[in-house]
Amino acid sequence: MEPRNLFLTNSPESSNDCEDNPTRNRGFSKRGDNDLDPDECMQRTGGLFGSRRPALSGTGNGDTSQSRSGSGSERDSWKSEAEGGESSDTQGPKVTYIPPPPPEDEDSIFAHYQTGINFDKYDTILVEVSGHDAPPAILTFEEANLCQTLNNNIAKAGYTKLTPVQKYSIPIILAGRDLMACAQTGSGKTAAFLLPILAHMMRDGITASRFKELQEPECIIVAPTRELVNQIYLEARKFSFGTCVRAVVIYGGTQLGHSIRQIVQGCNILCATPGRLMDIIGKEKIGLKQIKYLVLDEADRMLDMGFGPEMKKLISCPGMPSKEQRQTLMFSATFPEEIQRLAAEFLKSNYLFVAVGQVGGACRDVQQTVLQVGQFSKREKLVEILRNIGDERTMVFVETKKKADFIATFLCQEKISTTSIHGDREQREREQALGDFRYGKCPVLVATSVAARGLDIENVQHVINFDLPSTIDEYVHRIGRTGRCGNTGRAISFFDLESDNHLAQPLVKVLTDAQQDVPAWLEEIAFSTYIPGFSGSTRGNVFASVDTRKGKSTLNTAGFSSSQAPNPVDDESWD
Ligand SMILES: Nc1ncnc2c1ncn2[C@@H]1O[C@H](COP(=O)(O)OP(=O)(O)OP(=O)(O)O)[C@@H](O)[C@H]1O
Repeated sequence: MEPRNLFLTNSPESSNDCEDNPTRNRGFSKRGDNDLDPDECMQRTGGLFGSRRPALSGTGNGDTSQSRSGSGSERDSWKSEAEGGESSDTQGPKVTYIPPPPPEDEDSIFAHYQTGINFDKYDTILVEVSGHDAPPAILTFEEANLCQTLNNNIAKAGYTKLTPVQKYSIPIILAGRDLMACAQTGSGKTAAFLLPILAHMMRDGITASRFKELQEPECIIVAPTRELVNQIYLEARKFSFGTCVRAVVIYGGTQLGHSIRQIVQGCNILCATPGRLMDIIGKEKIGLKQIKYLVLDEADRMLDMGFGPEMKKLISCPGMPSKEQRQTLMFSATFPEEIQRLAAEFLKSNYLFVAVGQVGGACRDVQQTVLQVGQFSKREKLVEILRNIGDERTMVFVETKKKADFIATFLCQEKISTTSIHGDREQREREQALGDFRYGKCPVLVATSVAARGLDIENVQHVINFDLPSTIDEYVHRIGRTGRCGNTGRAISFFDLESDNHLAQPLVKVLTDAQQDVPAWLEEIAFSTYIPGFSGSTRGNVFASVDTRKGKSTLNTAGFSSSQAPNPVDDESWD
């Protein structure tokens, strides 16, 4: 029986963790003279990026990008979409987009937003660590004994206190242990893995491997979307500032040669989406023998039917150290039980499991509202809500790429400055859209689930689920785009009785456990759609048990639970 240790993280004695349009997407069909393409809408607001926070690595120059390859149908298989235009042998026009480098001035590198009023409440969250011989949590950065440069960078980043996931993960990773960590959205999981990895590199005297023909990074970090791997790269660049460690980011939708040129200049930490990573490995542009750290961010997504096969290919690549010879780290805000089981193939058997709060629980700083809205009333309701919100930054999630463009058009016609991001848009357009949203040129971003995970954008005050997602885990990630790092936020979801009843039960549980009001009508649906055996401890439930090394659950023939297999309509060119 694994030891289970329950801790409060503030007590000193608590020791012991983005269609349907296969050709270049111009947004959507023109209708009447008021139709505005989100880009036009955005161009009306002029400009690219503001200055305060680092731009995405791409903001739209040098692009003669062609249409995306891939079938372009809404039900694209994530496989062909994900790899569209990735390797030289892929059908479809060559991708030539070269993202411009992010600003290199120190202010941009260290730009950050303030922690919120609830930051200190993190300390009241129960943390559970399971596994043998877990090292004790640390309460301060000083206790981590990091080198001076790292401590300087942490201070410049505005970090003064550790978040719970950092308190437990940093010492575990410093101790060389494999880790599966689950903590709510916006609670600092990125730094929780970057800082100890960098500390090890500094301790081991890593030299920048410049201009070697075959680069051999010490660390590979994978995540499900291009914008997210870029964000992780910017964090790695921030914390490694002033050191000889060189971080590099590569992802789909950009010129392959550009990725290669970035790598050959030296690469200690490689942040990558799976498709582009496997391309680069296949072209022998990197060697894997020196890999000491393999990090899966949004790990449950990386291991589901979408990316799971590619992750298995990665760890089977020639030269990749076995799980016994490398350190494997997995982070996410959700971790369904069967995914935990799939993860076991990547981790040493004595990995530690850290659960901050309830596995798969929503961030309590997000005020959640669920409204009963039929599909033909959604647009009117959306405009009503956005008019009330005014210019506060709002992410509107829809279920399909086609709908993302349609709703963005509609909102532009309503004179609501809107842009959109989804898998059928060119990477340049995606980065431009995200930039304009991030810097306030367009206060409304309509997105598919490609923007649901990980994105850390300042001042997103509202998330609107125009369409609810197909799984409760994606709901938790989507609403987690607001209410980050102790800041508060609001999420409003349109519940359609025709299509969302399957979510009623898990939704009631998420609301209840996050201490939110539960509408009586939703409770009635939840109980009328009772799933035999749903008790909060079987699959299809909301919260996995903390550590599934103890229980069993049924998997479908592909090794995934039916409720965990992603809805193909959701999946699009993520990488
Ligand atoms: N100790 C800290 N002090 C202050 N700010 C922090 C600290 N740790 C992280 N942050 C900031 O909090 C924000 C959220 O961090 P991060 O994106 O790593 O969260 P996350 O847990 O990975 O979220 P998600 O689950 O959505 O991916 C970032 O802006 C980050 O710079």
